[in-house]
Amino acid sequence: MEAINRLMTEIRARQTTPKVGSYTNYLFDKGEDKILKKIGEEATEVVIAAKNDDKAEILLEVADLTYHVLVLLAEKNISLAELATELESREGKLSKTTDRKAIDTL
Ligand SMILES: N=c1c2ncn([C@@H]3O[C@H](COP(=O)(O)OP(=O)(O)OP(=O)(O)O)[C@@H](O)[C@H]3O)c2ncn1[C@@H]1O[C@H](COP(=O)(O)O)[C@@H](O)[C@H]1O
Repeated sequence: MEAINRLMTEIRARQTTPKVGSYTNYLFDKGEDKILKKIGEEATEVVIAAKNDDKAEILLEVADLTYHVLVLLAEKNISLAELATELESREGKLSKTTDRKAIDTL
């Protein structure tokens, strides 16, 4: 998704060129524990939104979670290209997992 690429580019830019009032810089300044805490909070909010069956709330909370996960990737110096490589390495393997589950239920 192009929007995710643009957001990641903006997050990486905050690392090299901090901006006054930037929430991303606030997170980087606070450090890893703060970023991890936010991911935990946002993940919980995704769960609550899903249990409420509220599509608008789910989208909002997944967007918040996505942002915080991207900040973590940037903090750990992991690129979206590396994430894509990991996801692509799984392509084709999922069907095998499905087949295995089907066999397990026989
Ligand atoms: N996508 C996001 C984004 N999603 C969520 N958030 C922030 O995440 C915070 C989550 O809200 P909370 O109420 O849980 O947290 P809080 O009370 O504000 O702060 P905490 O002390 O709890 O951390 C809010 O302050 C949101 O603004 C984001 N902040 C920034 N971005 C994007 O990141 C880019 C860079 O933004 P800046 O770093 O702010 O310039 C821009 O494209 C922004 O749109």
